Amino acid sequence: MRKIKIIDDITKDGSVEFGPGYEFVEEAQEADAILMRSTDLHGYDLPTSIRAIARCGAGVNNIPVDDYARRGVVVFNSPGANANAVKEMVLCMMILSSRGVVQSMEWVRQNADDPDIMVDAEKVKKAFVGQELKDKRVGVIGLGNVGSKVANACVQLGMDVYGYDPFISVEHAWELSRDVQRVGTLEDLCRNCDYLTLHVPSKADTVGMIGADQLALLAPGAILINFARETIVDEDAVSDALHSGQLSWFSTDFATPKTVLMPNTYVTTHSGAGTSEAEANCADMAISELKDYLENGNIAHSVNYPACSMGKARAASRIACLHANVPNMIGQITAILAKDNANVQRMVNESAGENAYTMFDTDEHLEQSTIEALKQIPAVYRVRVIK
Ligand SMILES: NC(=O)c1ccc[n+]([C@@H]2O[C@H](COP(=O)([O-])OP(=O)(O)OC[C@H]3O[C@@H](n4cnc5c(N)ncnc54)[C@H](O)[C@@H]3O)[C@@H](O)[C@H]2O)c1
Ligand SMILES: O=C(O)[C@H](O)COP(=O)(O)O
Repeated sequence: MRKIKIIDDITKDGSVEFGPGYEFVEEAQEADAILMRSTDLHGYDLPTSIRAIARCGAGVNNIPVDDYARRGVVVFNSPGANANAVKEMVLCMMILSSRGVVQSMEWVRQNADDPDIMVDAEKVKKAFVGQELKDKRVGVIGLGNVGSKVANACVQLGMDVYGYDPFISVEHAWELSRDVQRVGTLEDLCRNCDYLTLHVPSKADTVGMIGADQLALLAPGAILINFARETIVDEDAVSDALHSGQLSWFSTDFATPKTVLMPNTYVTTHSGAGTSEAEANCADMAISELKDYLENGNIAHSVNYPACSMGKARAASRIACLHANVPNMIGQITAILAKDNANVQRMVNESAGENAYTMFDTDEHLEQSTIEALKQIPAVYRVRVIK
């Protein structure tokens, strides 16, 4: 029986199904893998029993992925599984930030006991007049799963759409409407935008990427939408821009001690992915990634190890080595297998950045001494006997 520790509420009704051969455990020390969402694992005492972590969602800045890679722990996420939910929420916040919808509804509630409310509503409505999205210039930073959908939707709304993503994938470039105009620098993207929406992961080159200099380039009274991460914006600069009127509105999904005090700001409860569909999509993807890794050693959608698949484990034995991406690893591994006279049916080796993965099927089970010898190779982080 494989054991799973669940951290966070994966779905609203709590339903999470792994199927036969799996059980949920309370203590992480007893678990083979973790299924989680947004809990911060920096500083978490990760038990050595854990071989894999699947994050239901996109952002992995809450997980020390490089450190875990060096401990032989594969971290997965579920790219794209919640992107439609975020796109819809961003469009909603663009409209709410442009029109006095919330203020108008608040006025109605506050005046519920007014016997002439129909007449008075007509008199007051000019206070809630806003602007349309059509023909406005919007800048989209990050054209991945969420950003590409947001950009395409903005095109459909008749906006003048500009996109900035120096690392755009071929897949997302193909998905992008031809009407999205690609821009080569962050500064050119920001220049004269009426709306700026952020869809990049939180990492060294994106933390604080929207500060005073970028905000000053926007059209006066611009609207800023941040459903990426709180770290992407310099909160003091955003607050200053709201006070000066350079920004007319700020919508953010992150309730920080500073955003909750900002004027003309809508703050939501990190709810961009908060739909039953997105929760189910993320859980399904994360669970199938974990099962394929635990049962077959295959890796799909990992953020710290390369993709690698040899299909179902059908040979007598399947072994996986997680190791550093350094020269002569295959030579060292095959030399140890040769000593055991092991016949390798199939072998794959993949690398991504600093980490690599070697998996092989053999006709017979390996001697325990062979497994121990593999573990002793310098730069091997973990050896798994999958079968
Ligand atoms: N509010 C929410 O509930 C919610 C939900 C999903 C995602 N998110 C956040 O949004 C981020 C994006 O999600 P996604 O699913 O689109 O991820 P993604 O990985 O599909 O897309 C991210 C894009 O950002 C681009 N990028 C990376 N560095 C960049 C840089 N310096 N400048 C410009 N572009 C850069 C990448 O090339 C990629 O195309 C996530 O990392 C997460 O932090 C938030
Ligand atoms: O990165 C993500 O996918 C989002 O921020 C969603 O986070 P959540 O799973 O905690 O809602």
